[in-house]
Amino acid sequence: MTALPLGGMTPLSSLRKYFWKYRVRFIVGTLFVVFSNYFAVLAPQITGFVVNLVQQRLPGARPVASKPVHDVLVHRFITWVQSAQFSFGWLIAVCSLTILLLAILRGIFMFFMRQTIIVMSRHIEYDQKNEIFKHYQRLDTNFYKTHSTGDLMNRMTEDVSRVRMYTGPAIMYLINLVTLIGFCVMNMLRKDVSLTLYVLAPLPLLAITIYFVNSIINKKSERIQALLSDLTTNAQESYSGIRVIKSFVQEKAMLGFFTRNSEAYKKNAVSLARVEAIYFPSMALMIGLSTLVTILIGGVQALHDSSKIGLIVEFVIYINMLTFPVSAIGWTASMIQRASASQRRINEFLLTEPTIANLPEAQQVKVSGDIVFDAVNFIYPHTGINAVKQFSLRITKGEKVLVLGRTGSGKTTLAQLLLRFYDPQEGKITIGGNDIRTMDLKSFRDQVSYVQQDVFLFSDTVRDNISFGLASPASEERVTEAAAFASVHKEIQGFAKGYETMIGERGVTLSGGQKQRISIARALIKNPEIVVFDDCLSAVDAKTEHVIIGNLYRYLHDKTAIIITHRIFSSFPFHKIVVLDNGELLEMGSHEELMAANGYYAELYRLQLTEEKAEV
Ligand SMILES: Nc1ncnc2c1ncn2[C@@H]1O[C@H](COP(=O)(O)OP(=O)(O)OP(=O)(O)O)[C@@H](O)[C@H]1O
Repeated sequence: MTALPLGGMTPLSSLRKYFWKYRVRFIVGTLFVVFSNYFAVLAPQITGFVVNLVQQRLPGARPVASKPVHDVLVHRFITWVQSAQFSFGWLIAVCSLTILLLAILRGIFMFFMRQTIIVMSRHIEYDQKNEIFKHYQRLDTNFYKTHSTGDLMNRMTEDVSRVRMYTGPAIMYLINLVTLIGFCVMNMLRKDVSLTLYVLAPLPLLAITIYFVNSIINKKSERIQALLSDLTTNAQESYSGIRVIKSFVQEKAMLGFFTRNSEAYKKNAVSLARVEAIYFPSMALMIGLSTLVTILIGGVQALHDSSKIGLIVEFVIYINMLTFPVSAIGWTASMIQRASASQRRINEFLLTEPTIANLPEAQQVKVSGDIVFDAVNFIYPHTGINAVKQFSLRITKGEKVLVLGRTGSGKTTLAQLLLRFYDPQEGKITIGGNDIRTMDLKSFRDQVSYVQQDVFLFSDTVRDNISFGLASPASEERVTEAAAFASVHKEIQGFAKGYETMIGERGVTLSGGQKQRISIARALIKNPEIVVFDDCLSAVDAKTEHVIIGNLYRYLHDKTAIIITHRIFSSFPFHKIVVLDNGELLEMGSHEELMAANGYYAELYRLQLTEEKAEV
């Protein structure tokens, strides 16, 4: 497994391809943000103008000392209303309606801003999930052995949604806060530089405070998330293992365990609530401080220049408008940090290349049944266990080979090497003279069937489980034929819904032997050249096994088959019997040859015979 270096890029830069893909949405969304904020900052100027008008009409009003500067649009509007000779009442009404109109315009643009940017983030999320899932499918067995399922799931769900918080809300708020702060500050500076500086002074403090509080909240939330995940795993295990718990009378112990986990969760949640409780009051304090400064300094100025009264009102509105964007600075920064950490984890996976992959010169070859293991040596990379040692074996097309050996002797490993779940470090495996590493992986695996030791069936119908490996839907006859060869057809017919019966958590509970035989049918329907059965009859009794093997033998007449087992099927003529011990070839030959050699096989055979007699 090779994880490529990230080459100095920041993790989030791997999202560039998505931003490029959705560039139109992104640019249009940004324009909507700009428009929405532009209209937002026009309203306070009109309010300021109206306040000044009212102030002028108050008894004892002092003349205006300076003319406030306005935005081009506002300036035009003011010139228009002043020249239109409205009565005072009408003037106020027109101004109010204009403010309402501006709010509506802002709202419309905000709606479009969400429609473009948030929708873009959902598209990116969808693409990213597909990209990760597609990559997961390429990765090899060793990868799955070294990563837990929970970890893989987390990257698909938790990490992707954190990245979405960046591509959607965080970017939207970032653009929003930059433009809104830009417009507000520009307007404020245009009107009164020194007042602006006084008013804005507490705001950076607010941003920093919120950033820190946010980091604490995030850390605590993460801890809570982890505890919650522990709690769920705990509960889930208790439900699935309920029979074990009950039979060992461990209900109390499990309850104690759950209560302790639950207690830790509660403690952290309470402490988070405490931090969150400080959040809003501290924000209100800072805003209050800014407003106070505005009124104080603006008030002193207004004593000399009455046009400043409108200005104070305008500034107070700006400060309130700035509250949200400034507090969003801290929030956005911590969102970006979290997204970056999540994207780094996702990248680690995406940049992991499978070690079992097609060579550039890989060819689609028709698999013949001639298999040669040539001095194969294999060590499990992550544990260092040497499971197969200098193993050589020649199997001719059509041969049926029995592989025996104590538990842990390397039988499964041998089958997995043949299927190319792993590649041997030394030696090679050839089929029809071609090294399997030079064959196209997909076409190779399509022609070889492997019935695994630990059966896995999907939560689907019996029919779909059997025809799982086929590219197109299988005909009724094909499915029933495969089931009949696997000696499970009659039992399936006995189910209320026959082949349409659902298997899995919400379906019928199959016996171990039924599951094994359905998985055999799944392997046979592919009509492969080579079939490997890995201890797949362990859950049936000796008599049933006899019948099954008889049926299988008829199916296998022209195929090459490797049958891994703990038990000797003495009534069937195997061309070769291979005995493994500690990864090495211990004995090999026909039944007669091995009986004559009087070794492990002969001993096992005699033992089994005595057992069978005792059973009868
Ligand atoms: N995925 C794995 N990673 C690391 N070591 C493994 C792995 N699978 C098996 N081994 C080790 O390799 C050795 C051979 O195991 P293998 O499963 O091939 O034996 P087996 O003969 O099939 O045993 P059994 O009859 O119990 O299925 C054992 O020592 C086992 O612990």
